[in-house]
Amino acid sequence: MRVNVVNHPLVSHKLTVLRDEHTDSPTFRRLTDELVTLLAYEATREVRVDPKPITTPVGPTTGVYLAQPKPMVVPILRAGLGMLDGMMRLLPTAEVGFLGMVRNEETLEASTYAERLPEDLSGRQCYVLDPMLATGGTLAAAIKFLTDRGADDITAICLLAAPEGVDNLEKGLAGLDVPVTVVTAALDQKLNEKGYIVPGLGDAGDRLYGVAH
Ligand SMILES: O=P(O)(O)OC[C@H]1O[C@H](OP(=O)(O)OP(=O)(O)O)[C@H](O)[C@@H]1O
Ligand SMILES: O=c1cc[nH]c(=O)[nH]1
Ligand SMILES: [Mg+2]
Repeated sequence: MRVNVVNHPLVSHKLTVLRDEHTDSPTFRRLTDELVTLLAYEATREVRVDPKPITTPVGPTTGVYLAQPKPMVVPILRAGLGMLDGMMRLLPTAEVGFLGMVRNEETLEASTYAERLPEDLSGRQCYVLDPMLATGGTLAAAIKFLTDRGADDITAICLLAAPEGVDNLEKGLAGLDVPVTVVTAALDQKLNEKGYIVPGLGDAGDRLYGVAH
């Protein structure tokens, strides 16, 4: 598994405003959107392309088009939905599949409550969107779901990751014969006793959409 912490002053600036407890929901949603587009630029460095002969007004040349099958973008509901528009701005011809997952706040176990994805993902590059990689349980389950259906290349885009979650994910994926890359805006200090990322940004879903319960 590769972890790419995107080091860019604009990313750091936007992330600082995002983390601030005084940032309201409309601003939080806008910054999430802007950050994802910046992270997506890094995350799609190895998106598959095929050669494409074209003719410009001046003459023929060969460029590239995105390869078939199209990449699959998979936001993890609820919080990952806040990352979808920013991703699709960069990859407008991708397809989108949805996974609804929630972490039990007592046990920190992730469970899946909804899915809308093709049965067969053979040969597909998948881009998983989830702002928080905390214990790593949610992302590990999402990756397993996608690779069980045949996805052969996974990139997860997260706003924040905890070192414990990265370690757990690496252990959880041991033996998986599919390349996995995590692209994140920051690798934070640790998890607290409630499984929240420190310093983090709090509950990403609640900050995007309001308190869920
Ligand atoms: O790495 P983990 O320890 O599994 O935690 C991370 C998950 O927790 C949050 O979702 P949450 O369960 O709060 O659902 P929500 O998006 O509906 O708020 C977050 O968006 C991740 O999906
Ligand atoms: O810090 C955290 C951990 C899990 N989920 C969140 O939304 N925030
Ligand atoms: Mg939440």
